[in-house]
Amino acid sequence: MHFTTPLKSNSTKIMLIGSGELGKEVVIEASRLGIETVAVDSYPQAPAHLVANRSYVINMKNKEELLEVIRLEKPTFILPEVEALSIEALIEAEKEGFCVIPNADAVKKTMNRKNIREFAAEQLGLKTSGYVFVKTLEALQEATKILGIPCVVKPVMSSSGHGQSVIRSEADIQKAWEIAKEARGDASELIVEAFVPFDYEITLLTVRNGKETVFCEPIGHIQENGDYVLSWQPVPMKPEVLAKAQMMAKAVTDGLGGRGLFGVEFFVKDDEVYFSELSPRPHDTGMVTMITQSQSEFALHVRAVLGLPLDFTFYGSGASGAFKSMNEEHVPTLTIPESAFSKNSFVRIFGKPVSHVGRRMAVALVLDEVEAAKKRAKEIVASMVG
Ligand SMILES: Nc1ncnc2c1ncn2[C@@H]1O[C@H](COP(=O)(O)OP(=O)(O)OP(=O)(O)O)[C@@H](O)[C@H]1O
Ligand SMILES: NCC(=O)N[C@@H]1O[C@H](COP(=O)([O-])[O-])[C@@H](O)[C@H]1O
Ligand SMILES: [Mg+2]
Repeated sequence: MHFTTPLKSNSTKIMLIGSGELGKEVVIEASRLGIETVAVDSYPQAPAHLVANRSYVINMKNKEELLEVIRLEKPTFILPEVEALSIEALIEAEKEGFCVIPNADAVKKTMNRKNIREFAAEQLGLKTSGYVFVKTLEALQEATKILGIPCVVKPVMSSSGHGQSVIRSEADIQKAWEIAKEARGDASELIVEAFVPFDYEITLLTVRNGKETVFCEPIGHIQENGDYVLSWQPVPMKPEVLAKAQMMAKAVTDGLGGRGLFGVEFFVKDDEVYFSELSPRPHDTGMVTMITQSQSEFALHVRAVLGLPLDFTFYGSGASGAFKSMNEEHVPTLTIPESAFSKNSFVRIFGKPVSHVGRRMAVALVLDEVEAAKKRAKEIVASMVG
């Protein structure tokens, strides 16, 4: 395999569509292999902009704007990093011969909950929660009767819990409708899911390099308001339950095709495994791999894109805690006790240019026995101010 140097006529070039904290780590890992990096987002000084060779600020949902930067830069690989982008631009780029990771159709399927749910449940026959799609308040009311209460309402296009809520009594139906409508993304249609009273939920990082499929140790996580706050690895699972999850992850990623790392989300109740959703790219809960694995999920994503071997060492159990801002600041400052930087812990600061209440600004990482690591990650996050 030949490796090139950035900024040369023959450079291998990766373009990130979306440049948040996850893209920043992908850019760093790509740079380590001599790849030229271009970071695109809708606002300036996004985390990946800070480390890429070049950066662009465009409306990523605008087909022409997105196609223009693609045609201008002619990247070897296009890596979508967010869901809020023009899928038409990616489809067109693929037609023009560009390589979209994992492929434009997989991005299209996964960016819309309706597409991926129908694909997984109806085409592949994977077990999922019950679900109904609705477009009106009346249909939502009807859906609660079909699925029962509690149930979960989400815009078909949204992430990180935006627009998502749980209907716990009939009185919540109207509120859930309004929360979903106010969310970003395409809230014209909602998915209503039967509430799965799971024992635990996992992200199974699944990596395809065109030759083999490799799984990372399962990642456990806790979500608050649909957004992750704590993740840890590994989750002790019965071998047959883990095997079932791996089989389902293989089926859905084989179905989507292409190369790259996928974050496949499951709920586990007793010995039953429910497919929930997946990201065709590194997953926020997978940030824990920055401390637990010799090759993080970001490094594995880049290796998979290039078709390189996917071998790595699992150093041992660990945890990650998301730090969310407490303020609205144009000059964000984080106060972190020095004790957070120890022989088995550290904090990665994303460098977002503006803080908002609840915006994820940093992640605390701890390598230790799972329970100790979770406790310490929570302590570090609780000790941070900003
Ligand atoms: N049907 C369900 N039953 C029980 N809990 C659910 C259900 N759907 C979602 N949840 C809870 O809400 C969380 C977020 O849901 P989901 O993963 O669908 O949303 P998301 O906005 O795409 O999140 P992200 O982008 O962070 O992955 C889940 O991880 C789970 O904790
Ligand atoms: N669950 C998806 C996820 O974690 N995505 C990550 O968050 C960024 C957006 O952050 P912002 O909303 O703070 O700009 C995205 O760019 C991506 O890195
Ligand atoms: Mg999710």
